[in-house]
Order: sequence, then C-alpha cells, then structure tokens
Amino acid sequence: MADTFSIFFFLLCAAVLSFILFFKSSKKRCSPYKFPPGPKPWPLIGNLNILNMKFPQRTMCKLAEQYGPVFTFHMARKKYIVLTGYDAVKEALVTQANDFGERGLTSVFHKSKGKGIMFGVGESWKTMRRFTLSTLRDFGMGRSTIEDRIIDEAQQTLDIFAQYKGRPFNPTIHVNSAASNIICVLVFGQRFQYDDPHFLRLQQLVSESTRLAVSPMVQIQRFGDLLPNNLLHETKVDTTFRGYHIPKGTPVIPLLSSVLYDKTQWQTPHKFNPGHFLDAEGRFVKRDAFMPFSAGQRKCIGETLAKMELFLFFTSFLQRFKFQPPPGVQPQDLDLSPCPGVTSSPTPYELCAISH
Ligand code: HEM
Repeated sequence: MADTFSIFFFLLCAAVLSFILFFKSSKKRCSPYKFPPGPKPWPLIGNLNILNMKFPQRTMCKLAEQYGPVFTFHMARKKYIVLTGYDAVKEALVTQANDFGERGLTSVFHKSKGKGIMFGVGESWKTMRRFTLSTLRDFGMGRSTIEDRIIDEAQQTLDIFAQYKGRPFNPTIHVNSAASNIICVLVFGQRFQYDDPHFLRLQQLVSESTRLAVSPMVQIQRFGDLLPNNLLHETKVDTTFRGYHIPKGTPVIPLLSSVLYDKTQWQTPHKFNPGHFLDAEGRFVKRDAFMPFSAGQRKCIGETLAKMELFLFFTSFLQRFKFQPPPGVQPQDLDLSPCPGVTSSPTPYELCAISH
C-alpha cells in the first residue's frame, strides 16, 4: 500500500513538474519580448548567489566582460537590464531618453508612491522637476549670488579646521555640514551652526537611511533593493534596444561607474590623471564620458550647484591649508576604497590641516 502511494505521489509530482515546464516553455515561445543574455538564474534567488553584496558594481563589471555591455541579471525572480560602458549608457539614457527615463522604485522607496522628484514618476515627476529647477534657479542656483554664500560657508569650515591646530581629525561631518548649509541657505534662507543638535541629528538620520537603503539587512526583506552607483531606471514603454525587445516596466541599471572607468574612453581609467581633461596645449577639454551626474531626462538637477561648491570649497581649503596624513601614516598606506552605499563616500579617515 505504502509502495503504491509512493509511486502515485512520484507520478503526480512528475506530471505537475512537466506541466509547469511545458507551460513555461510555451509562454517563452509566445513571448514577444527578447531579453539580453545573462548568467543562468537559480530558482527563487536568481543570480544573487554571484552578487558582491557590498560592491554590486564589481560583479556587474565582471559580467559585462562575459556577456557584453547589455545583459540581464536576475535579482531573485525579477529581471534587471544592466547597461555598462559609455556607449550603451549614452544610447539608452540620451538617444532613447524617453524609453529609459522612468524611475525604478525599489521597495525601500515605494513609500514615496512615485511622488517628489528623485523617486517621482509620470506626469507628477515632470511637473515637480520643472518647478524645482526653475525655483532653485530663481533662488540663486547656478548664479553668482550663491557664490558668495558658498565662499562664506567655506570660511566657516576653515575656521573649524583651524581649531584642530594641525592635529589629526576626521573632516567628514564638517564638510557634510557645509554642503548641507548651502542647500538650506538656498531653500530656507538660513544656515545652521555646526554644533546645532537638530542639524547634527538630521544629518545623522540622512546618512543612516542612505546606508540602510543598501544594507544586506534591508535587502534580506526584499532582494531587489540594490542601487549600484546610480538610481534605478525603468523602461517607460515597450522598447527595442540593440536588437532586444524589452517590456515596459523593466528595471534598468545604467552603471555610471562602468562609464567613469571605461577603458575605451580613459587612457588610465584607474589612476587620478588630470591629463584626461587637458589637450596638448594644456587647455581644459570637456569629456562626454565624464558623467557622474548621469545623463538624459533624469540627470541630476543639482549639477551646477554641486560643481560650484566643489570648486569653491577645494580652492578655499587649499589656499589656507596644506593637508597631510596623520603622523606615521604614509600616503601610499591611505585606503582609497569607498564605503559601500548608495553614494561612494570614503572610508572613515583622519587628516591634518597645516596652515600655510
Ligand atoms: C557631487 C554631487 C552630486 C552628484 C555626483 C549627483 C549625482 C546624481 C545622480 C547620479 C543622479 C541620478 C540620475 C539618474 O537617475 O540617471 C542624481 C539625481 C538627482 N540629484 Fe544629484 N548629485 C549631486 C548633487 C546634487 C545636489 C547638490 C542636488 C540638489 C540641488 C541634487 C539633486 C538631485 C535630484 C533632485 C535628483 C533626481 C533627478 C530626477 O530623478 O529627475 N544632486 N544626482
């Protein structure tokens, strides 16, 4: 009796399995879509077994060597299209800007319900983006009026640096406070003191939520929550890209780090080399492959402000101080690898600011 039951149970399982496989393969044959190649997915986990959870972009760059610049990666059961290298990223975000211009919403950001700018979608995003850009410009973004405020803020930071009297310190919180104050001045018309407890708490909450957004703990809740070096995009409509037919609503990862390190675009991709931006006469050359602010419809709206801040902060800092590693640490011992996270911030470090 037990034997008959086992045989019956085995045959039933085999029949169900064959039905599922048949159903899946016929669905595949009927599907009008054709996804790019990619690593073979496992049931339930997809390709997560091969993903470097701390630095997903490293896995993606390796896979690009095997499958080419456009490939499919399964985060659990969901298919993601990964775009790597300058040509593929530019073609999708600029040439086919409308098709690839929707924001992909991971579960962490689902709470925003597609509202706002960064995680906004559809018509509401369009209106918000237009309104924010024109309002920030009216308030001074990209104009010389904001230059003076940035220089004032840099002076406040320099005064804090001077208080360490050349002793080693971690400048991160002070630099973050300075950058936060610029956007506060622009939007609220006022800055905060660097030791204001509310200001410090707010900054702590922002950096914690940024860190948590990509932490394995949050991803164990839902595996698809990875944002490697750019915000997630999504196809707005059914689209054809390089011979592949991709359905509307497919998450897309345009991997900016693969553009910034693209060996077809940069002579020495893994070296700090200002020569990348100079012509034979030593004049500045704009490079299209320099896209840390992304490209196309969802391109960062704060680019002009961020560039102005970077220039004015760095020049003010270097005019007043010489920066060097703490005593006993050699420049070659410095760890330049980034902290894992949505943004590539440096691993905690200390430096000494020595007055000129
Ligand atoms: C060095 C500094 C910065 C870098 C490297 C940076 C980079 C980026 C990147 C890569 C994106 C995603 C673009 C995409 O989805 O394709 C983005 C989006 C965005 N950034 Fe920035 N950003 C910086 C500073 C700022 C500042 C100062 C502001 C505010 C004024 C800002 C506001 C935004 C907004 C609102 C979006 C969303 C745009 C949209 O979805 O339409 N960013 N940024």
